[in-house]
Amino acid sequence: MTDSPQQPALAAPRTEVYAEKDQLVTVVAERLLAVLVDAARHQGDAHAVLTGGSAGVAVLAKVADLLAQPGTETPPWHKVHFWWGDERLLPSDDPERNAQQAHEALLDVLIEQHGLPESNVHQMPVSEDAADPEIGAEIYATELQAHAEENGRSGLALPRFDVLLLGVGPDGHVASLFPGKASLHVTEKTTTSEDESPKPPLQRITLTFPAIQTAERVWMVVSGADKAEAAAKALAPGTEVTEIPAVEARGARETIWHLDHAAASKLS
Ligand SMILES: O=C1O[C@H](COP(=O)(O)O)[C@@H](O)[C@H](O)[C@H]1O
Repeated sequence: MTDSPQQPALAAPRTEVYAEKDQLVTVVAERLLAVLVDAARHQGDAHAVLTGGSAGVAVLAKVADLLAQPGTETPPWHKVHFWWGDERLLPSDDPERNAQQAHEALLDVLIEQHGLPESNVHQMPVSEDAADPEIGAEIYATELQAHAEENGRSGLALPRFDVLLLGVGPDGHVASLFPGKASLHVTEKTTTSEDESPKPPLQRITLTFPAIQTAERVWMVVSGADKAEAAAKALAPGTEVTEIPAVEARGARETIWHLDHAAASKLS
């Protein structure tokens, strides 16, 4: 019998608890800038995966605030690429799209005032471009493949994700990977689709867990008492992914749960 190749272990989660959401968001925004600066300097380019959701969009708005402050060190924006962990399949002008919210919070400023090329903003498809979410997932997989580099860990065709942000829903979902869904178990692909999301809208596109787990750093941003039970279960030993998908959100080098007091209130 031949041994199967050993995959290097993923980073165990570490928790950091902040008194208020604003503190959490400020720390993550500062760290995000620092990672982008470092990756652009040492790797030649930088790749960040964005999340939708309240805390994730607040981080982007905070980055915009930091840019307006004198002395903030910033990356050469033409070397930075933005990707998404998931998207709600909606018309391009729908304000509920994760990408639309990211544009309003930060990306429009980066494009208009800081030289971020629009071609570095890799949005997931909109409903005008994808008749259904599976087609959208395939289109995005092709876009990821076009920027892929050798990925010894997974063999998946992906860019090197320097940092990947994730919000967590009160039901424990991350990206558009929801409890009990078949998408939780997709292993051969970088992207997949959801047709019956328990949270509106029904149709979504998402990275798979094997794709998420290639990221160097996975940073959870979790705020509010409605997330406390999901966070506690995700960080407790033995919780199944089918119950709380966030248990599988781990990075290759670093997994940090940034929580405010309310979200951390049920941690043991
Ligand atoms: O629908 C989504 O929800 C999650 C969590 O959002 P939150 O507002 O409860 O923090 C988000 O991470 C995901 O990207 C989004 O599509």
